[in-house]
Amino acid sequence: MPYVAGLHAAASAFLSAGFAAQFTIALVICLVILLATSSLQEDADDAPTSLPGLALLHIFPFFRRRHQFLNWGFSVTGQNAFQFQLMSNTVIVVSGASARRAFFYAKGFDLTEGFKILSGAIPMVRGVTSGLQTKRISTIHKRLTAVQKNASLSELIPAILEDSRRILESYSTSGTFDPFEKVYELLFQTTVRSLSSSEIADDAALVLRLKKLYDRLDAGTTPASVLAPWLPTPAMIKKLWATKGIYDIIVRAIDARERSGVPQNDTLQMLIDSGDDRLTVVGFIMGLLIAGARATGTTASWMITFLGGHAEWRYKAKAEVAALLAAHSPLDPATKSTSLSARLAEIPLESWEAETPVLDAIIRETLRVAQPHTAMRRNLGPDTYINEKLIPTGAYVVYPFSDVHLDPEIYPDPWRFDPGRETSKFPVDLAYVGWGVGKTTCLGTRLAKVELKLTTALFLLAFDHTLVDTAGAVLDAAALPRPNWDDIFMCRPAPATCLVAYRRTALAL
Ligand code: HEM
Repeated sequence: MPYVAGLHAAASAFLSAGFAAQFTIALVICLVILLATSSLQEDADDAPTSLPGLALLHIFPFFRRRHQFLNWGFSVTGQNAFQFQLMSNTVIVVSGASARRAFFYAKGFDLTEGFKILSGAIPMVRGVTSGLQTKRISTIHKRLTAVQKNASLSELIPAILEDSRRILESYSTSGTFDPFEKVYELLFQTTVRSLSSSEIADDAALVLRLKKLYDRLDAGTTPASVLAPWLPTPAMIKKLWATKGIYDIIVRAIDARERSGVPQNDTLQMLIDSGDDRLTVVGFIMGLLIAGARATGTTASWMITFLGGHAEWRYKAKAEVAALLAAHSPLDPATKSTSLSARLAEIPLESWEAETPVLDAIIRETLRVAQPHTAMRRNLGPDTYINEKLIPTGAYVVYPFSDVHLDPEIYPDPWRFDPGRETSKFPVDLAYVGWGVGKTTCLGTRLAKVELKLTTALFLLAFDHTLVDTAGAVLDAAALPRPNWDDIFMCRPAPATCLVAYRRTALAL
């Protein structure tokens, strides 16, 4: 009889709970029944094969072990398209060259809608970063283009280098650090500088607080908080508080600027001067800051990691930057005192963009091996077919970048970091998608590349570095940790599996 007693206890606990708790429990039970039974439905002939097992069991791995889960889906179905349920949403996963082209060029596939339900990776404030009208999104994109015009981007170069100098100056003359903490922090600062206001960027404590709030937001991104944001789970409440904290910081910066009436030479000023409404300005900073900082921070962390373990490429990159310096800012033999950051700032934007093939190859290869992106779309219609399988209107479609970037047929020994790989002879359509494709190509590419090149260049010339394990043993290329594609934010290996061991060079920062 213990079951009956247990049921009794549960029933009386349910009845004595308040309405909100009863409602939530009832809703959860309904969802469980719905999800448990949805996997029992038969697939139509032209529908992608459904994953076996209870739909409920697919939710957690999709959010927490995505790379393994998607690989398992392809292997267990033996198909190049399969589907599963996330709550009441049908998600179809596709693979292969023709699917890739169809996915990126389908007219009805919408990135914003797909991202909203499947990702949860940016703070959601209705009307500010979510539920935006097309007009507001296109205004935000237009302003992002303005930030990257030649004149604006050129003006950002000394500011980014000065931020980097200040942060790197705070390091000891030698020591170790976790690149996924310290390099990420550096890129967070340069992204705040590039996309928000000088008042925020100049206040190191405020930048740190902002970063912590975004970290808290990531921690609050759980399957429940993404799929059922109306459920008052602890994660959801955490996420809500973090979002409010970020929102307040940005609104305070706008208020202060408007009240002071003193214009500054920064992105916030450009947004205000463009006459955009407040929600657009907040949406621009709030959404792009994290999208930009996360992607550049992850990439820079991995670049420094890979270069630490690959001496050949580290020397090539150092030599490339040294040659640029020699050409654009030779040391005055009389004084020899100009700082590295000041000299790097004299290299014009065009040279950073057109005369750094080694850095370009390193960025490209880093994105191939260590960018765990899964592209997400919603089909807004009409119904369409990929790999001869129906993608109905309303369905969500995802394309994992690992499908192409880790394909051994295209990139032999795919986990090997090799910026010197032959890239011109691939017989495969869209063999590289690191910056996106077609109408959804990354709109922050120019800024991202400049940030990556400046921070890496300064670090490489100001420090000699290698990688070590926690016992201090040097890790060579073969011993480097493998990017963890299940970590959808940072591709970060297990904590402290490798550290950067560094020593300051004789050159002044
Ligand atoms: C290393 C850094 C970066 C990488 C690797 C990267 C990569 C990408 C990729 C692959 C996409 C397409 C996503 C898809 O098809 O699902 C994308 C889109 C986008 N990126 Fe980036 N990105 C980076 C930095 C940035 C920065 C710094 C910004 C803004 C300041 C930015 C803004 C955007 C925007 C707005 C889109 C959406 C474009 C659209 O809606 O059509 N990105 N990015």
